[in-house]
Amino acid sequence: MSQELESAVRQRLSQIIDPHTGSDLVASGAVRAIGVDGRKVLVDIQLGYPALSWQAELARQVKQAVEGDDLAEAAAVNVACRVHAHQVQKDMSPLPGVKNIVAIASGKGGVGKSTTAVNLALALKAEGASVGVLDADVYGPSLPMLTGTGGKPESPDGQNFLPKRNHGLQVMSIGYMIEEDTPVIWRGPMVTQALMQLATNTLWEDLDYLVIDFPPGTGDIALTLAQRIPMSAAVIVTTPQDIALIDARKALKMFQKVEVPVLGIVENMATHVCSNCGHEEAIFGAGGGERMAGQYGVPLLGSLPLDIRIRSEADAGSPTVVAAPDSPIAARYREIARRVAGRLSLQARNKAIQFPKIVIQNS
Ligand SMILES: Nc1ncnc2c1ncn2[C@@H]1O[C@H](COP(=O)(O)OP(=O)(O)OP(=O)(O)O)[C@@H](O)[C@H]1O
Repeated sequence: MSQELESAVRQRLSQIIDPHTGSDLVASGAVRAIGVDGRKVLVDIQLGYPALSWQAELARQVKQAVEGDDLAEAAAVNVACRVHAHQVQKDMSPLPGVKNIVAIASGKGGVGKSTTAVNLALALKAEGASVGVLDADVYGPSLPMLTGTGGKPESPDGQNFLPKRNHGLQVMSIGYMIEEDTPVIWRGPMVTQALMQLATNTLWEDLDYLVIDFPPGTGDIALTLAQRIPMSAAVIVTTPQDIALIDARKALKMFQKVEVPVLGIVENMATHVCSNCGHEEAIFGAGGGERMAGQYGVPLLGSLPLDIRIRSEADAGSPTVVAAPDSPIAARYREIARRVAGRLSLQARNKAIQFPKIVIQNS
């Protein structure tokens, strides 16, 4: 009898789709245990990603599923979150102190990649993760301004650097090392060497995620970094404009070529909401991100409007997720962050499917 009840409960849990992983709770491995004692049921759920602002809602859904049609009594529903390391690029050793590295990239400059990267990092933090950000945009390092950090980083041993800290993030940027008004005129190999040093010689402390604000484009620097940093996954930021989408496709293909899984696309500046009359308009065209996502079989992780507050709060060193945590825009960033982390949590499971071993047989 108790086995029947257990499988009935399991069946119901397999009908709950987690919007962040895109998978049901049973298939994703989130259901760790179902305990049955008479009519009382205990359900233990473990998510592989941070979801502080969603845990209670999930527990409610699970309780409802267990108790529906008087099936059983949900005596306890535990929902816990634990981030695991999902290193997927082969033959590379992980960065010390870092579980997962996520590149935020765009094909084209100026689409809002840095703004998205820092807001997503803050959103992951708000959802309960330990997060760092690395500014690899060497020709236009904007993380010092966006995170309200500055000054030369300290070096305890003359070789490694301590990351700067603000808003609960650990931050490192090439911008700390160069004068603000000095243009960077290094050649490609020097840039990649400097960026590799910055990534490996920073004393990151127990990070669940290191978010990298990638250099724009698919040139030498971006490609070399994608091949040499032990990346877990990438997220592509684009505007819905045709010209940005063409370049975003190139970025997506570059990551696929070097076997870095692309978790999805974030559409930035999708619509503009007039601050006077509230009229919403798709000034860069409608539905471009969704079409591109469909074409390449990756999810659209979410879209953000063109909103003056996103710019002004970022410029003031206090991006929207911390400046206005209860705003609808901050909620969107948090939802996208949970989707990024949720999809990443399934990567290890899907790895075998994504990169099958090819055996060539001599006939
Ligand atoms: N959704 C948005 N609404 C309003 N302003 C935005 C939005 N996203 C970004 N911006 C603003 O657009 C400008 C460019 O953004 P950002 O620096 O993040 O782009 P980027 O793609 O990283 O550029 P680059 O590659 O040149 O570094 C900034 O002034 C930023 O504040």
